[in-house]
Amino acid sequence: MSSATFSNEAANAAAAAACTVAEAPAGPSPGARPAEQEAHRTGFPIHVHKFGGSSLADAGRFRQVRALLEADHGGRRVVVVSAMQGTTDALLALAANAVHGRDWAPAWAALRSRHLAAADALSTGAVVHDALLEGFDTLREQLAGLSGGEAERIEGLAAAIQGHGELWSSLLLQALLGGTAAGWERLDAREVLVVHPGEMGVAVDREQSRARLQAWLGRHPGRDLVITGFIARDAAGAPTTLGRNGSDYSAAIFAELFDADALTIWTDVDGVLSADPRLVPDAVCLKSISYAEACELAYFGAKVLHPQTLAPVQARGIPVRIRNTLRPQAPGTLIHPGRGDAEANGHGPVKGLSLVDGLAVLELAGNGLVGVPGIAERLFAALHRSGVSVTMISQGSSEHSICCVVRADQAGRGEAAIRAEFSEAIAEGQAQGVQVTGDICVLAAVGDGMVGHHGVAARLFGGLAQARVNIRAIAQGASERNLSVAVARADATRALRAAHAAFWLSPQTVSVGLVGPGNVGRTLLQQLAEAVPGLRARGIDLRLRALANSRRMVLDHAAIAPAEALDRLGADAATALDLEAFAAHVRAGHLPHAMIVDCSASEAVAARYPEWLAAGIHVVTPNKHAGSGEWDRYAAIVAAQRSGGGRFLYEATVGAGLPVILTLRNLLDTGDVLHAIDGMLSGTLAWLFNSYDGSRPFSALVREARALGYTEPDPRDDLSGLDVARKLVILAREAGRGLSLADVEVESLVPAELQQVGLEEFLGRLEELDAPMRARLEAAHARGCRLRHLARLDDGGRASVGVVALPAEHACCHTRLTDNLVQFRSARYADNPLVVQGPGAGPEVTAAGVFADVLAIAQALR
Ligand SMILES: NC(=O)C1=CN([C@@H]2O[C@H](COP(=O)(O)OP(=O)(O)OC[C@H]3O[C@@H](n4cnc5c(N)ncnc54)[C@H](O)[C@@H]3O)[C@@H](O)[C@H]2O)C=CC1
Ligand SMILES: N[C@@H](CC=O)C(=O)O
Repeated sequence: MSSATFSNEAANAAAAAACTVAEAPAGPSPGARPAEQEAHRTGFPIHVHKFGGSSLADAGRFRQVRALLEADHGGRRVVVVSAMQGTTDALLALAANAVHGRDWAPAWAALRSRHLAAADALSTGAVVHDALLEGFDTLREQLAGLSGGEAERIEGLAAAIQGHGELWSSLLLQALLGGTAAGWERLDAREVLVVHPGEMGVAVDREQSRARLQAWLGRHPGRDLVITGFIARDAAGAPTTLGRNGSDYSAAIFAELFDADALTIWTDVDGVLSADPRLVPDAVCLKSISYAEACELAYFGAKVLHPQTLAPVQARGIPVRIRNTLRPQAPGTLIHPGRGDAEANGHGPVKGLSLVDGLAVLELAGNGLVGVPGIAERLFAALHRSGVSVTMISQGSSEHSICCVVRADQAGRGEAAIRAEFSEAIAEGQAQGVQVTGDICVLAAVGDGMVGHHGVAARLFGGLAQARVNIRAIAQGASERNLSVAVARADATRALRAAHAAFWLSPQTVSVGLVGPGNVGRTLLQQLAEAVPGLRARGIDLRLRALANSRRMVLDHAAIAPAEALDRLGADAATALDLEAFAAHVRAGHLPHAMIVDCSASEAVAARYPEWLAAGIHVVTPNKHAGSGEWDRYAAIVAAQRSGGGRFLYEATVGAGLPVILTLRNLLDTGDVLHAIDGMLSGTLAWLFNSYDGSRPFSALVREARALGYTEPDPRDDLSGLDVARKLVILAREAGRGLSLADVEVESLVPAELQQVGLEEFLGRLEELDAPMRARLEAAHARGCRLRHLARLDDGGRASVGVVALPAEHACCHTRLTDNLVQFRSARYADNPLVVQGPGAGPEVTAAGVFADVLAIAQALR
């Protein structure tokens, strides 16, 4: 069946659905550019819109498209459509099944039902319904014709079959917009668009197409048009397509043929992003990019636009905007004819990063290549002859080797071609042969603003180095618009994320995981909630992305608001605690740095520090287990830091927020020699003995200290002297002494019978402490003394912890509340000790001490 003209909606619909190529009357002869070629120039601005399959997925999306088009009512609207989402794939599958004699009828029926249902839902009327039925009948006949027959005929049928989707979607949309009665014409692109296979893909016969379009427009008076994307005719008039994603290309061709003022490509993303958001969660939408930048990004893997798409609009300087059908309020990305502005997107010279997968490196090396003219010419000619496309080229100035990156599936062919070309040189030992490295990806940084901008390569390579990515080959053309590196496939995502972080994020961006939101951890969350916005303004971007208590954890790719973190941990989305998964999540490759803040008192968590530090994760903690626990683990922590791993800061383990460890470090780092450390190292015991005057039972005070958050999770750790012994060991080790807990003489206030019972039972039997403590207090008072808990590390390495009765005038008897008092006696501070004094326990001061360590690490990051 064929139709000569499309004078009304019914004829238009029926002819299109029949999937034949309509014969339009011959237009003006090619070559000239006659005046009537501008006949489409109505005086109104011409705006070409292209809607992809995702924008036309169902009836609801069609209505959205109508709303978008109704909002653009100032000029002539030329709307190029793809098939409804999934239709082209379904048609290809139908054709494949038919060719292979498999049953295609159920899938055909499903596709038919889907389109008829959309037509019903859109109330497009009987004419469209009948046209769809006819179109599907035609499709059925074509599918039947695919089984058996000559290859050429099958090929022709297959091309016709692929294009049905656009015919159907254009039919639905034109009807939804009101049809010809409302001024909406419908053009089957196969009537006007003439293409032929070109050296670089499908090429358009512009003169013929333009002439056909003028003729068609002369016969169709409506102002606005719906045009089928993807499909065209060949020079002989047979149906063909523009290749996958050809609808964008169709839209650009029609924008050129109409000499449009603008082309908008509506899709399901906000625009061109700085990187693939599936790989880089922090990818940002670019406000504007130049044609050249878009081409580079498209070529190197950005999925939004095919580079070919831009050629027709580029020829006329027509601006293109990529917009999201689902979020039309978003401005999208403008692709413009000018030069890319380095600051247009507020992120410096690099506009985008792209990644091409499935590549291999081919390398020809040999002493005989040095200084010999024509090697490159021969190598690339050999690849050309064997049909291998080259993605990237790199040669060092020594000329000892030359390498290029090609598609992995062409690498074998390329290798054989080069071997054959250089067989003599290889046989004579002048060339070492051809080396093929598979599983390669190419990462490219793209931006017009890179031209003449120093430091771009340094940032890229610095980011990759930090992520421990090895670079296999590098290429930058003299245009300086594209800097490409070949990396192993296994490193590719990490490389992309690291590069993105290097260009788009502050170097002080830290992925933070918090373990243990108890007294201290919860308070730290409050402090973070207040401080994070101000810190971000200073470039310190602390992103809390993981939180765990002893049972559950919540992980989020974005930042968790600290104020909401506890609720998130209590919510259904939280999962069972898995410290391995927790650490892997915190060490997200798309953020430059990772840190775990351990506010638990857990030995099991501390046991992870060496592996976390070795993996480059910084660790900050008030948990004393690692600093005072088994020596081998402590040594592993020190070694991991020294060998370039993460940093380990634990100031809050001694004296809470007081600068005790820092003071000791400063003494030692500046060459002082430590003699002794003594004083009060327990906030709980300081508070207990400051408060205990006999008026209230000791047990009641212990309960109060616990409620105030001064004690360890198990107060026996304080009362037994173990907590202070741990602090003494931490300080001794910091001073280079190999002390362990077993070396500390400890006096315990916990009766032997309460040492092994459970925590709840211990708390229930606290009163058993009262009588012995009262006896001790009275004995001290009788001597005019006060009870104080003291720790001492002397010059000979002896360490001891216990309660002593001190004369009232002793400095330790002039402390208040939870005050710690730490005295350092050293070569410089021999006569009079250096004293650090102040509150040594409590969630506020401890969390602040932890926070200060977090900031000390973040501030030092580059
Ligand atoms: N409270 C204070 O004044 C000071 C406390 N510290 C230290 O701070 C740390 C926290 O103390 P608090 O907040 O008072 O304790 P807490 O008992 O109130 O909180 C501990 C938190 O750690 C979590 N946790 C326990 N085991 C865990 C595991 N295996 N995995 C994951 N999470 C686990 C718990 O669920 C809880 O959220 C302790 O190491 C303590 O020694 C240090 C200086 C002062
Ligand atoms: N429980 C400890 C808390 C700080 O380490 C103390 O009281 O000092």
